[in-house]
Amino acid sequence: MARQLIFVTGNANKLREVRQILAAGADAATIDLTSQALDLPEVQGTTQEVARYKVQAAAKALNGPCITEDTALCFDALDGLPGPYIKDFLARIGHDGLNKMLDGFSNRRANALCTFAYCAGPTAEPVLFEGRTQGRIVPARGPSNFGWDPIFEVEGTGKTYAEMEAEQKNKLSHRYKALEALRRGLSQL
Ligand SMILES: O=c1nc[nH]c2c1ncn2[C@H]1C[C@H](O)[C@@H](COP(=O)(O)OP(=O)(O)OP(=O)(O)O)O1
Ligand SMILES: [Mg+2]
Repeated sequence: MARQLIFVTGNANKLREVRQILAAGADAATIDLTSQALDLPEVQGTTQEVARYKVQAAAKALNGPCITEDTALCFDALDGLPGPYIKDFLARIGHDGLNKMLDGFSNRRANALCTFAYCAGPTAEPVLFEGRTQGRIVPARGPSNFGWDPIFEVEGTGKTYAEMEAEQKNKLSHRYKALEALRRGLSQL
């Protein structure tokens, strides 16, 4: 019995190639492919777009007010990338890979960007609060406790986030600055 599968895509080229590949392979008789063109949400864009979408989805799910937080790591030499995609980059290529990405450039500057988003409810407009800390990407130094902390050296400190006591990081970090903005902002809403 052929296995019936629905391929959900809005891309006719993809669908054609998938059909071609299946037809050429040993699976030709075992997979019965149908297609459905649905436009699925695939959030890709600026940090603001990512944050807005995420908090709105959360507010809909909770049916009430909530906040979310998104952290991006933006390389100057790459015009802000990996930015909001840092999580995947880190998971796949790690500290070394992130360093290697910049080896072809003379500029290793980067900034950590934290975006808190507040949404009052399922139909409310999100409000965003950002905090940014400047630094540069260096070979890992310090304990690997949190994400890319070991490879982000904070401007003016000579230390990576990982080399700092929590107290020091939490006084100058992107997250600290964004939270301050959130605190100030919420008190005026
Ligand atoms: O201060 C930080 N120092 C080092 N690494 C950090 C920091 N803050 C976030 N990170 C990492 C976690 C994740 O690999 C990516 C952000 O992705 P991001 O989507 O914001 O976080 P997440 O998915 O882990 O949590 P959430 O459920 O709130 O989306 O950068
Ligand atoms: Mg996330």
